[in-house]
Amino acid sequence: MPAKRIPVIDIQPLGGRTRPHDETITAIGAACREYGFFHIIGHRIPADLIERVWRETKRFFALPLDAKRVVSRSKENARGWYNRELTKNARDMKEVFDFGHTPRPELLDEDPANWTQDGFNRWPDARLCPDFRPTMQEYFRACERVAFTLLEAIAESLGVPPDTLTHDFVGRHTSFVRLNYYPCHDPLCLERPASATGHLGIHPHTDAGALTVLLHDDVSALEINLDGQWILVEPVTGALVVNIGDIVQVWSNDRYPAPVHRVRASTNRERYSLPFFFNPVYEAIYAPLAAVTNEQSLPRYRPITWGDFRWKRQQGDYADYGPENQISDYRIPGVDGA
Ligand SMILES: O=C(O)CCC(=O)C(=O)O
Ligand SMILES: [Fe+2]
Repeated sequence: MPAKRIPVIDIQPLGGRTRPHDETITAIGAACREYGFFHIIGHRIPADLIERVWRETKRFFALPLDAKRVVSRSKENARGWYNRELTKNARDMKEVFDFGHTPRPELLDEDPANWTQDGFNRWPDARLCPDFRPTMQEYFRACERVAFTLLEAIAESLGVPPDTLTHDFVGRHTSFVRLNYYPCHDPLCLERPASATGHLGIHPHTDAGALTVLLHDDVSALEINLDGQWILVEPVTGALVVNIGDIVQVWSNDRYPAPVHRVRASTNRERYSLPFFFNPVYEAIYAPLAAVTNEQSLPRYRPITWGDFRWKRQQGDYADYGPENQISDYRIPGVDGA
């Protein structure tokens, strides 16, 4: 049997109101139901911007350790550089750098108006990498545009008006971009014993937010779990990878399950990837949409406040404080799927 491949969807027709638009929505709905993952082409992010993003990403991780350490993430500030990330309490073999939405870009990053529950952005010394910050901010805005378009399409595929879901993202959304660097030789790997699954770039997980727009290089390492089998996501030139997260699973009342995925550790080539996590405002409360529930399909989740969920998850990613909180903790007992 040939290996399953996730679909490639051209999203260029989105935004128009013609038939190809409807076909694109149908294709996105089917991909969310069957895989939770799809490649997108026609995303309109210029190839030149993507090239600059790669250049700056590699330049950043190649900086001396001390230059990265000054922008280290802390318990209070989740933004910045980190090399001890935990997924399900197991240390992932990678380095990361996170930066997020800035509510007031005209003010300083550390201005109280830009201080969020996750912290505030911190950037490496501009003398060492002058183009890093402007390039990353430009890329953030490009991903934001794609993510809004996709979420509108997902809403339509669920039979609700396009702005039903994006409503909680306008203004102070809490999305962030993560730069992932998976080295081949991890100097810390002897510090902690391998978990039961062995060393991995990222341990199996679902993404907590609404959806993720992922730029990855040509090293195949991302795997998704489909019906108990790990399927490798083969990179498609010029495409971005999209996956839905826990919030879409809840809105859709399990019609679109958030896919479990993991990243294999790099063995002979280092790997880089940049997920953009599209997350709502902290105050957003999400629950199964009325349009997808009825007497035969009762809501399977109680309402969840994004800020609470994110806070608990972020603490668990930073250090091992016991079992990580999961979307399944919010299932209503006794309703199908619980
Ligand atoms: O590196 C990748 O391909 C995926 C990264 C990922 O799943 C994550 O950061 O949540
Ligand atoms: Fe992920």
